[in-house]
Parts: sequence; structure tokens; C-alpha cells
Amino acid sequence: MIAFDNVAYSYGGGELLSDVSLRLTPGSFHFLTGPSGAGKSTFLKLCYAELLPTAGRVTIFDREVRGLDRDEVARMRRRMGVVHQDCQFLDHLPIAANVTLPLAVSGRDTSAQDLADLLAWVGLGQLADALPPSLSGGERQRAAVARAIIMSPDVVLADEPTGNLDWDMSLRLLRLLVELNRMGKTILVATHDLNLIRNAKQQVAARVLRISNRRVQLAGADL
Ligand SMILES: Nc1ncnc2c1ncn2[C@@H]1O[C@H](COP(=O)(O)OP(=O)(O)OP(=O)(O)O)[C@@H](O)[C@H]1O
Repeated sequence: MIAFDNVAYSYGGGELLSDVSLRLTPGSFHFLTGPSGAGKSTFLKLCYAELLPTAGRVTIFDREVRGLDRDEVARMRRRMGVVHQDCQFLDHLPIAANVTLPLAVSGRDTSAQDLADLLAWVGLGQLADALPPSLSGGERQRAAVARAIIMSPDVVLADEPTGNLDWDMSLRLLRLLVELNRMGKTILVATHDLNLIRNAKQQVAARVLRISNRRVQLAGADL
């Protein structure tokens, strides 16, 4: 689904990531961990072709990203839901409109019932008409998950989705990601929260990728 072959990435100085080769297979659940500044967000950006590798090959849905034109990248991204670290919303639009924005942008529609079901699923059924500034951090993150999956993506990538949340809210968000994985979606979550990873491993066959010394490698079972 997403494959890295001898990938390196550099922002212009030395290499931040070097010689990364791995596969995220369909239906898998991976965490990505590593110290602050190790390159977790950069790795995620390579996964959705926001960045192109400076060496090696990234292949998404069987297409090498370097050969894709803008329309092809846009089509590919529609199959990926991204939950960004600092989930941004249009503050003057209610949550329901923010969540459905990706559909509006691509000229698609959803039924009122499907939208209500989705908002209820993330626990925001009562907040469809609320404006983003009135939401708590946890509510914003769950709205960001709803927005990321409104296009029914095959892959969900989340960058520190529980970064600012208390433990109960982190578990609630984790449960949503686990449920998405049980629906067959491929999940990759960047986090430095090892307790979250330990908890997830009780619920799902999650594997852990660790960035260390510029490499991204599968961690052992010792977490
Ligand atoms: N656009 C950019 N230009 C230059 N350097 C960058 C850019 N984006 C990130 N970096 C640098 O690359 C390194 C890795 O950043 P990245 O955000 O990928 O790390 P991270 O592991 O996600 O960190 P954190 O856990 O703190 O979010 C950092 O040293 C950062 O300053």
C-alpha cells in the first residue's frame, strides 16, 4: 500500500532519514515513534507525497510518487485521510461544514444521515452546529478524525493525534483508530506516547516503527 525503498530525505542540510526500506501492508496498524525532531512528521509527509524523497523510491498504491502529476497526487490523496498535528479548521464555519469540506472541494456530497452517523461515531453528534473555537482539544481532534475519514480513505495517517489530550481522551481517540483498522483501513500513527502504544497493543496487532540514527526500523516486542 505504501512502500519505501532505500529512501533518504534531507531538508538541505545533512540527511534526516537515510536508507529507509519498509512496507505498510493493507489493513496493517503501525505506530511511528522516536525522539522529538527525529523526523516523524517528515516521514508522514513522505507517506502522502507532501514531500518527495531526496533519494530512493516511495510507492503509494502501486505508483511511484516521483512520477505523478498534480492531478494524480490529488487523486491519490483522496484515498488517504490525514489527521495533522495542529488540526486547523475554518473558524467561521460550523463543525459539520468543516468535516464535509473535503467532499465539497472534490464536488461530492453526503447524506445528512451519513454525516449525522459519522459525527455521532466520533462523539460530536451534539456539536454539529458549533464553531471550532468553542471546541475542546479532544473535540477538535475527533472532528479532525471525522474530516480525515469523510472520503472513506483506505489509509489514515495521524501525526501526534493525542499530543495535547488527557489520558481518557487519548484512549477515546485511540479506540476510534482501532475501530477504523477493524473496518479494514491501514493506519499509521506518529506518537511519542509509549503508554498509548502499550494500550493499543492490547486491542490490535499494532507494530511499532522507531526512528533512530536516521533509520526507520521495526521495534521489537519490548515496548
Ligand atoms: N520545512 C523544513 N525545513 C527545514 N527543516 C525542517 C523542516 N521541517 C522540519 N525540519 C527539521 O527536520 C527535523 C525533523 O522534523 P520533524 O517535524 O519531522 O520531526 P518530528 O519527529 O515530527 O518532531 P516532533 O516530535 O517534535 O514533532 C527537525 O530538526 C526540524 O527542525
